Amino acid sequence: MLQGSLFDQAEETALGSLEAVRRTVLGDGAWIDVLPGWLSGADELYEHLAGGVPWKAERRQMYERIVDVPRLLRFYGAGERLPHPVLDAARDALSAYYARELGEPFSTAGLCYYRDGRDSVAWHGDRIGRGAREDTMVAILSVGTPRDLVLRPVGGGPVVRRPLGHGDLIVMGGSCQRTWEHAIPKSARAAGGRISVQFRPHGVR
Ligand SMILES: O=C(O)CCC(=O)C(=O)O
Ligand SMILES: [Fe+2]
Repeated sequence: MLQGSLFDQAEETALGSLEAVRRTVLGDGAWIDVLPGWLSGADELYEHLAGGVPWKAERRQMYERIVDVPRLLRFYGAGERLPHPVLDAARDALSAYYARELGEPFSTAGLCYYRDGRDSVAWHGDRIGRGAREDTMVAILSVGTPRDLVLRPVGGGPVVRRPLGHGDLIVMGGSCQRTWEHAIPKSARAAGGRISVQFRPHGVR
């Protein structure tokens, strides 16, 4: 009974308007757009993804050793059904909002599951694909325990830090993937898990 009534009161999972995004120009042709609380009722999405996505643990060669990648992953290619309908809605809303500036839709979704503060992603740009040569955008919806996304210019410079909370959106745009690097540092404070959903255009990885 109690659980039922609590569940009935839970906020509906819904996206707000993208008109409220605020842009910060980083320099060297790179920028970030941030919209805290884009998704409301994010608990339901977090629980659904944490329990329902067939997460993969990967291992990578690091110099002479094979090490665990410190997060769980799942990639959804163009045309693949996303694991929650609100993610299709998010991708489509981003594609519509950025259509003129981006010139193509967001088509893939990469999901990362940071199980706790020990999980992380090291400094990198998303440069496996076209992001190495072309301006593009990577839009990230974050749910779960807040974690910082940090950015720094390639070759060094001041670090820009953006805390990403439950339901927050950040979009990295312009030359950000090739002239800047980003990371999710380990955190002694983060007790719970975080899931990020990265929307990218076709061919950007
Ligand atoms: O989890 C995030 O917000 C960032 C993940 C990321 O940078 C990546 O997968 O390329
Ligand atoms: Fe990245």
